[in-house]
Amino acid sequence: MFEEDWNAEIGDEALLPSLQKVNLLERPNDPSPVFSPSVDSFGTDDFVNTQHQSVNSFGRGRNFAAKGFQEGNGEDGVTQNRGFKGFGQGFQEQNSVDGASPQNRGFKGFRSGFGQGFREGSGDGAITQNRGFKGFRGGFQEQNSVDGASPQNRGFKGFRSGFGQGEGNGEDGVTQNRGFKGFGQGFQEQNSVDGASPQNRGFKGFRSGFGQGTKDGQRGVPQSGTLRFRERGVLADGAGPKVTYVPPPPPDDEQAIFARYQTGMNFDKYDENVVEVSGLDPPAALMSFADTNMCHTLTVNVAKAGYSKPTPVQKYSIPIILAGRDLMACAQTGSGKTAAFLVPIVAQMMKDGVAASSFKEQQEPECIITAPTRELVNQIFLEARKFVYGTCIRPVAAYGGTQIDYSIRQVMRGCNILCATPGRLLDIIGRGKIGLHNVKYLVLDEADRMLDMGFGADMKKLVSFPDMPPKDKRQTLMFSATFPEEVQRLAGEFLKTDFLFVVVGRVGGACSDVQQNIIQVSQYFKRDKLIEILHSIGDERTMVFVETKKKADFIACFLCQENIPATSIHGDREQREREIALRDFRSGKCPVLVATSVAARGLDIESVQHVINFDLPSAIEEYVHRIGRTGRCGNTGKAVSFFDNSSDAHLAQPLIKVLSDAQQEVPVWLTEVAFEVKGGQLPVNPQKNYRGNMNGGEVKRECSAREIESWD
Ligand SMILES: Nc1ncnc2c1ncn2[C@@H]1O[C@H](COP(=O)(O)OP(=O)(O)OP(=O)(O)O)[C@@H](O)[C@H]1O
Repeated sequence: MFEEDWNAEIGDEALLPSLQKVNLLERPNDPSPVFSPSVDSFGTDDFVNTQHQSVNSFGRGRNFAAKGFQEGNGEDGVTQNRGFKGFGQGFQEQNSVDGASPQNRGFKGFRSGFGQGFREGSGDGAITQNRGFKGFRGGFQEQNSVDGASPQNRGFKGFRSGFGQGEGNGEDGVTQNRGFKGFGQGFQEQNSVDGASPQNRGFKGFRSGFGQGTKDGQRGVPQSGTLRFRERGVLADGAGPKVTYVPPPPPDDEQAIFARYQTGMNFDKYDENVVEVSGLDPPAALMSFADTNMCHTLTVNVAKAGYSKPTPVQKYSIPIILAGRDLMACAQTGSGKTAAFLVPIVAQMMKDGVAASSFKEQQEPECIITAPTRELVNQIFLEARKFVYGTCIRPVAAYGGTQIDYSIRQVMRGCNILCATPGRLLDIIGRGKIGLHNVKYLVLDEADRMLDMGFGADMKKLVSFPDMPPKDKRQTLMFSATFPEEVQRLAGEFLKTDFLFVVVGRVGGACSDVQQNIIQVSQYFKRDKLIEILHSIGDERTMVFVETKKKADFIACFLCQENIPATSIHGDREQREREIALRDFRSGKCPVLVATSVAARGLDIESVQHVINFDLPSAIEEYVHRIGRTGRCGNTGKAVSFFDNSSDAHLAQPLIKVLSDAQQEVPVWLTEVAFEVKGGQLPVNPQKNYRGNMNGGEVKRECSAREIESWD
């Protein structure tokens, strides 16, 4: 199931108590704060004020027609809702069908809006709907338009959810929303289908953007949302739009390459962690980077990166990797695991006299590093650039959401270290652009995630390629802050039998530099609480985690309406938009980033002082990673989590363990909830994806397809 169920995940009722807050009418001349611009041009002015004229009713709940205000003109006796003109506020649901074809044939369309919407259209042909669409809309909207007379659109499920306004002109008899010109403030999701164009048959795609923009002629414009399926073989026929995004090249002056942030006052405290190494004959830990005997260039690069002394995970992992051993390493978030594998790999490659790779159709990298998210892959690549600076080693990043040809071009120019998301990696290998027989190092960052249901199959596929050296001929290295036992067992399949297991602190322990606070907030009051907290925080950088992609956009919009500049990142945003969102968050332009779990792991962003779990995640491991976006590299941070008894009771016990392991205060009510769950008095939410023993403290996640599809 790739599609989110709005009702199930947010619940319309849950949002209603403070709906009035989102009423733009109350602030007619006050445009909301600007979201990160995601479309090419801007245009807020005209409609921001005009839209208010149109809103004259308030509808709560679904079936807007009943509760809001709706007007429709059917001109040929067979059409319903064509020429729809409506003013709405609240949830809206709409089916539009061309009366020439049986009503609702295979079509379920709805439009749900939060906020205000004004939409006007005139349909005058036999096959077109929403032609001449001119609308101003605000809120969350989902819309399906189907041309009943044109069979190629059957099965189309498209939606557009926008916070903002759109204006469009449809000019011919076969196009829906063509020529759409929208000025949006907020985000928009949209599918435009050209009924005459067969390539959109069965297409399910969407585009979500935050920002303001103008779009003209959506026809033929690539949209996001499907490439990952193609990459992962779901849409094997290549259906879906082509991704054309080419990320801007990162700055390559020395200062930019070595840009870093300061270690915090607790950096030296890392040394107080107990380190356990399991396995036979582990080499001795090193005390300083100088102990590694690495080449001069690398020594200089490590110093330029600002690394004056190794962290515990580096002290233990570096000699193990240099000794050629396989490794599984578990250390708390933000404690330098990336350099723990990059430094020894680069050191060893230099020692082995790795040859500069030149332009070739097929590259044969010595090292493959794979990680679950695009942003993390890019981050690892940027970190690798530091350590290889001034050497002939060439790292390359390849990840989904960008043009495949671009990735291939990067690879063909030379590739010693390939950092890639699993889907893109398999794609490039499948196209014969990467040969594996030279692979000496295979690194799985966020290894527990890479081996679980989400990516496990891809990893198995990777190591099964005939030219991939078998495990005794390569070094396999796995790193994460969490390693559930089950995944540890799986990892064994990829590692040599004499692998070493380094644990800094406790397996799956939260970073002790993060002050954790769990508060009881029911679904109905979460938004008020969020506003209260964000107002008290001021403009300190804050990540707000929510459960679903739609909710991420919704909450970001809501915050902007409340004059708190926010942006969002999740798997349904185009890669370009994801990168802009991160850039705006990093720069402080949008001090609040609302995210799904796609941003939970690995991201190393300076000065994130707060993490708010608006929704708690399904699994405790994800909680540990999420709160680890703050309190990094010896800096301190704060995490607040909203605990809703009705949905989070199953987490009470593992949360208590994480809190007490990190010497954090455990609220009395949380122990009571855990007790009630154990005694069977409090039911656990069956909608959450769990397996394992709820009472025994070990809760393991079964990764839903919905989560998987959004990452790579
Ligand atoms: N020895 C060091 N000295 C100073 N800074 C370091 C050192 N090692 C790593 N860092 C910095 O610490 C920050 C966190 O490192 P990194 O992202 O590798 O953490 P991590 O353990 O992989 O975290 P996560 O579990 O969240 O992925 C980075 O900004 C990195 O540059």
